[in-house]
Amino acid sequence: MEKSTIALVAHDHKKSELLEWVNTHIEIMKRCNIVATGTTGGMIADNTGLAVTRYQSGPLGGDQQIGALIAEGNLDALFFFWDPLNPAPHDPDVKALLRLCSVWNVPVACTPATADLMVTSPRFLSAEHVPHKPTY
Ligand SMILES: O=C(CO)COP(=O)(O)O
Repeated sequence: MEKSTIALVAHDHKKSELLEWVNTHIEIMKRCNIVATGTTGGMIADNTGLAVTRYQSGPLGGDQQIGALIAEGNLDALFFFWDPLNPAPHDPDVKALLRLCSVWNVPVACTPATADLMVTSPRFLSAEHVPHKPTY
């Protein structure tokens, strides 16, 4: 059984919230391949010991690299704690990443509440890679 690949991304004011969420679900996280944008990935690896594949930092193209995984059918879920109160210089990239989740029907959680629901769903707990197809 191929492990599912999940992406973890958080804007600066949301990083501690994501770290707390990851620690709450650490056993589930251990069963996934984890990818992340640069700074988020470093923070998670350093504070949890989880293995994380790190892409560029978001403003340098990391969101787009994760988008490319989606377009290749290689991402099973996105946990993206974006910041609704502070504008990001790379807002077009943020929107593009969220847009691709809709195009490809990839589950995406932007808050701990939704992320909790997602990781406790039976489909997620099977931790299996399910190839996605575009919805159009
Ligand atoms: O900006 C981000 C997502 O849009 C996240 O990037 P970092 O993980 O490098 O902070």
